[in-house]
Amino acid sequence: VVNGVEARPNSWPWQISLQMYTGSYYGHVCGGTLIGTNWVMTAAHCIFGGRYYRIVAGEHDLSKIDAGEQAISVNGYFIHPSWNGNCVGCGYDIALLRLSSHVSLTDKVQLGCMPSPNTILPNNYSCYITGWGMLYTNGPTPNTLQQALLPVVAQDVCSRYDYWGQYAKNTMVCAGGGRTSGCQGDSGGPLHCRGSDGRWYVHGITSFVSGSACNEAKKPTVFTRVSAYSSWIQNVREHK
Ligand SMILES: CC(C)C[C@H](NC(=O)C(F)(F)F)C(=O)N[N@@+](C)(CC(=O)Nc1ccc(C(C)C)cc1)Cc1ccccc1
Repeated sequence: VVNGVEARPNSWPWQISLQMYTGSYYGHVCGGTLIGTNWVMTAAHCIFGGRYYRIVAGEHDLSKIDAGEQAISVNGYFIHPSWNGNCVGCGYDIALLRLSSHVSLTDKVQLGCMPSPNTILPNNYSCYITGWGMLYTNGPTPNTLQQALLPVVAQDVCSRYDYWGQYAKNTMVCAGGGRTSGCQGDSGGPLHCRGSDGRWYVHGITSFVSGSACNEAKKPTVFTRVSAYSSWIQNVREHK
């Protein structure tokens, strides 16, 4: 996250760290959202076949074992069937991970709320991005979870030629485009937006940023729009 601040520990208790086994240890590769006690939602581009993954819930500082952390292995993943790794601009950057056991819900580990199907947020709606990604383009990664306010950029603006043009599909949410943004390592993490009921809803899955600079002007961070995939998510979870 570029130009963010350290989050109050466990203030986004549905944020998880997706970690991949390197052969000798598990290293953070992406963010994710806990949507069921044994289900995590992340980006398809975070998943490489033939690797061992685990998630850590209740995580804050990656460099130490925080009290309340729960590390659970992934025993299955479901990548959207239309995902094409060579075309992140086509969308479908969503995957569901099934966990080998259920997390225990605590004050540090909670489920994220899912938006109603096809909910579209208005321009400038305030949302927050969180993650352990780079602090600036090609920069260092933090040990502690970062957060930044990212106002929504409506699709008609985001798809303008000087913004993302035709890469900004309506199955995506654009947010930011100023000094704050996501950056490498934030992939798969949540975009949190407050509902009128005061609850936080996960409207986005961090998908891509500009290849020239994470916080390039007029290149908002682009998220998979969760509300566009409600039925797919439901079908996978019910395993129809
Ligand atoms: C793997 C790609 C497809 C998605 C990857 N996503 C992220 O890093 C995320 F933002 F989610 F945290 C990304 O943006 N990767 N970059 C490598 C940028 C990138 O590839 N972005 C991108 C943007 C648009 C498109 C399509 C829509 C033309 C493809 C790739 C990060 C970067 C940014 C600035 C400097 C160096 C590295």
